[in-house]
Amino acid sequence: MSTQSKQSKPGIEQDSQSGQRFVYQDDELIDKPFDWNQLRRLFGYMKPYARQFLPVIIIMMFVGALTKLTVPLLIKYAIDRAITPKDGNLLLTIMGIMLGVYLIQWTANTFRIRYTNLIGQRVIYDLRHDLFSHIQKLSFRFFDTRPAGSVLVRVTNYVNSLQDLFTNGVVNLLVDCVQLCGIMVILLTYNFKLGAAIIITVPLMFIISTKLRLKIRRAWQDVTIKQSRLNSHLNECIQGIRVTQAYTQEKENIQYFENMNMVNRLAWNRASMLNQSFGPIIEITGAVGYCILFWLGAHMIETKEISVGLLVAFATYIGYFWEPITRLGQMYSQLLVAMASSERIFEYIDEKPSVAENEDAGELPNIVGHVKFENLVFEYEKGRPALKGIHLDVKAGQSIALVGHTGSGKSTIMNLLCRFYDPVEGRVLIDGHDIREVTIQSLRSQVGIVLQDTFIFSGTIRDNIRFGRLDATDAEVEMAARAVYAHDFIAELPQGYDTEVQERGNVLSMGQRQLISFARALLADPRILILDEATASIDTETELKIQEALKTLLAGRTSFIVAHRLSTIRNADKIIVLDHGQMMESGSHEELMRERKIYYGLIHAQYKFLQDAV
Ligand SMILES: Nc1ncnc2c1ncn2[C@@H]1O[C@H](COP(=O)(O)OP(=O)(O)OP(=O)(O)O)[C@@H](O)[C@H]1O
Repeated sequence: MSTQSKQSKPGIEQDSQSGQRFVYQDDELIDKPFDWNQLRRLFGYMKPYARQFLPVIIIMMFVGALTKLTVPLLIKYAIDRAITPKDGNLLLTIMGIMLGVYLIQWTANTFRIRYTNLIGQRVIYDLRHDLFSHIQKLSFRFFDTRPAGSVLVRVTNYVNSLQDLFTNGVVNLLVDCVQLCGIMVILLTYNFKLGAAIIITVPLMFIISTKLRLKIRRAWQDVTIKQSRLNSHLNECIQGIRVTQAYTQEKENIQYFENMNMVNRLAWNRASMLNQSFGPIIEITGAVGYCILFWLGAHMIETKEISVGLLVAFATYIGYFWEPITRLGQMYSQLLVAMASSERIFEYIDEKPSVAENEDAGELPNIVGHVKFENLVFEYEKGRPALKGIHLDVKAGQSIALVGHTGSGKSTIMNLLCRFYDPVEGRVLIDGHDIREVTIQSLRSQVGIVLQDTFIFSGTIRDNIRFGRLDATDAEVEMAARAVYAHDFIAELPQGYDTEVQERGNVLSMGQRQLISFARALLADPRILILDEATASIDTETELKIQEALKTLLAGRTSFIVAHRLSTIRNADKIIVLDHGQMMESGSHEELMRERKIYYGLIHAQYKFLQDAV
């Protein structure tokens, strides 16, 4: 299978033909001993509901198990006391009792299943809630290193795979244990010799099942890894469908997906075949038990040690006896799947945000917007510095333009100002407060950002603008939209501000999306505003309008504009030129043009490009 072919690094899967396309970081294969602590932690999720539901479940479980155990005894009495001596009345009475016993059993089971489902659903709900809310708090660094699909799969599939364990597994385990113990006690009490002879086959089953356990466990882990990879690929393909179609790569994508799908199917087949082999193997061991029973039992009937009724009852018990053992075997693999899934879920829940809030972090008071970068050094990956000692003092209300070649570190400085990452060395001060010493919420609520990749959420246009400040009135939303010249195009939409836009705003043009994110940022009314390449996809006419709007709106705010286009940066109070993470020049447009260095070169190149284009 081509997709299985190369493993360049442990845990990394590459496409075999292209070598480079679609490289996925796999979840490591978990091969640790059974982790009781983790199991305890998982079951800790049942704790809040234990008091409310467990007593009923346990009572119902005992009632169900005990009524089931009485049936073979009733059969024994029916054979020995009613059928053999031909006592019709007694037989009818026993039948009546049996019917009653079945009714009680059915009622107990119904309630038990209902309450177990209630607990199970709540546990799954809580677990998913914990996982999702924790992921929301994780830092950019976490998402830098993981494909979105593999994060998705943990919140959906891995949590779902615990459903069986909590809705059936746990209680079935208890029911089976009670039933198993009950049968053993009855067998040994009614006839120790015959009972012991049957029970002796149990170790045989355990030896066989232990051998299978390891294989089953590994096979299920393999399935979860393959599924995660499939999800990552699927997510990427859907997100990138436009590029795929533009470059007519659909065939290659389908082929690659087919391979992955096949690998996934094979992994499932293998795991489920191993799983299914568990039952028949136990049944064969069960057959050994029947052989012992009938061989020894027939002999004991002859010597009058036991009655025919007891032999039939024992045979029925053997049926009951192997059933829970089979289920326990299945339960074990269910538990292993759950362990593999929960290990991955807890791995995320335990992940500490790399940008953590100090325990004694205070609120950042209302700021005026004085920003100071002190010797900022930063690297995304060890040994590859993205910023090398940035010093910058920005007075409140100043507008700063950051320019430089692509990859020179402009966005990185802004990432540090918003505290999406922490610097390796140096610090960022706002009004004299080190931003690592204030709460993240109080910092980010005063720093507005319009990212290069403007994100539009599913919902109405109004909701999307209101994302900047949830308590803004409709009038305020409209005012912000008017200020950035977004109102006109919104008003032309069929439902105006109430027009529904789907995820990522697919029905809007790039420029329209940017205008909406402008309005969003303005509504938030931050003292510091960051515009990251925000004007790149707006036509010249709109851009001129926006320049005008921004002039009034930025008045009194500290602003950082990351842009390549001359018109955007010309009006800035100060222009900072970056190169390979270093600050090379700083000054006004005129000053830097006089210096005739990097900035001069950049502007010159842009003019030349524009002239050539005309
Ligand atoms: N998430 C990331 N993980 C690893 N490296 C990164 C990451 N983001 C940026 N880099 C690297 O850091 C350096 C600076 O990137 P940055 O995004 O700050 O550049 P930029 O000047 O904003 O570029 P552009 O003008 O193209 O947006 C680049 O070498 C880039 O490859």
